[in-house]
Amino acid sequence: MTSSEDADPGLGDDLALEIRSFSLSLAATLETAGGPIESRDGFLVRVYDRAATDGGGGDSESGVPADAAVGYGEATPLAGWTESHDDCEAALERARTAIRNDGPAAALAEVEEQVAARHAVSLALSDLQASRAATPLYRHLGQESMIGRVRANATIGDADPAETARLTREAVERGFDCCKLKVGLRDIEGDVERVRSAREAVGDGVELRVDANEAWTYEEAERALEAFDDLEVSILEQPLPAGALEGHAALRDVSGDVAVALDEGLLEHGVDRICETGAADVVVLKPMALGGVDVAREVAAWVSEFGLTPLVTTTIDGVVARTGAVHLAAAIPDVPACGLATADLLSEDLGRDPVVFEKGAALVPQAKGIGVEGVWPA
Ligand SMILES: O=C(O)CCC(=O)c1ccccc1C(=O)O
Ligand SMILES: [Mg+2]
Repeated sequence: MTSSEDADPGLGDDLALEIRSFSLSLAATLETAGGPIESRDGFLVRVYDRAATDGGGGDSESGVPADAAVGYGEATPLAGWTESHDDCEAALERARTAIRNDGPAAALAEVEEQVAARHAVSLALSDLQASRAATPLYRHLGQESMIGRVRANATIGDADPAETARLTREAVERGFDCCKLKVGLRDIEGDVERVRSAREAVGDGVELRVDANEAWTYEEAERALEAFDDLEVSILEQPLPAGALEGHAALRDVSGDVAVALDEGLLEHGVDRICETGAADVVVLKPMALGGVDVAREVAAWVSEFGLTPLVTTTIDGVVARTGAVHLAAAIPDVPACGLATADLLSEDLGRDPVVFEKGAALVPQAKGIGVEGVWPA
């Protein structure tokens, strides 16, 4: 959705891009109706000006001097949401060659069709530009005000009603006032029971959302909505398969006060079709699945113009992509609570997390660029 000419020529034409693979395991398997998520395997990239390296033009082995500006990016493909791990790696290799020979616009052109790879390259270039301008990434993405915090939801996988209630209560004790429960792995009555347990555990001051990841038929979704409306669920995300635009549009007429959100549906149909058919109140933006925080920022502006509400979530990513998503959310005016509190779902990370959560909100890093450090061990 973004043309390659968007790469600022001011980046210079003597850039190098390096790639490192990583594997991060989850602390516990996240059970979703789209399948379990057990580990996140991907690629960290960094870009820097070769002229600033020892010997000028020295390649990947030479290292980068401490005072040279560096941009970091992350490609963490996820089956069903992005290109495969192998296709991502091949695309990043092409970008590495292209950036050296033909510059940043050529590198972006090489990853145009591979969303996770494009996410990494565009994030690294944006981080480099923002760092050189000594501005935090969210301002580089167009936010003119200082934004200190963005609200986040806690993410809770499928579990029995008692465990769901316990996890929800625990999230609220940690400060969250919005929890998103994964549903769609058991029958409707079972999920309603889980949401009721969560509601009873935390009272009515806490926002509860549910995400069915395409699990239901229209009739099941209608039945669920009636109960969820009574339980004051705020958002039902992707109840029907991604293809079912008319179905989602029809559900909006029977959803009471529950907003209908599309996630997988956005990737399948794009903004225009969703708006034309009135298929959603809310659109979920995953920068990793959309091809980058720059693309996601444009999609956010576009859906807002149609009166829909954009919100941001990670795909359970490492610290580089996750913090990129925090900056994206900070760049979107009046964004509701976002799916950014996913660090604790991982048992390990790429480096120190610069994002602190306070009272259910992510404190937005105010350092230059993304604000991540120490992710590239020597
Ligand atoms: O939104 C959140 O709370 C976290 C992100 C999340 O749920 C998710 C994570 C990986 C893959 C898909 C999804 C999803 O929103 O469907
Ligand atoms: Mg979702």
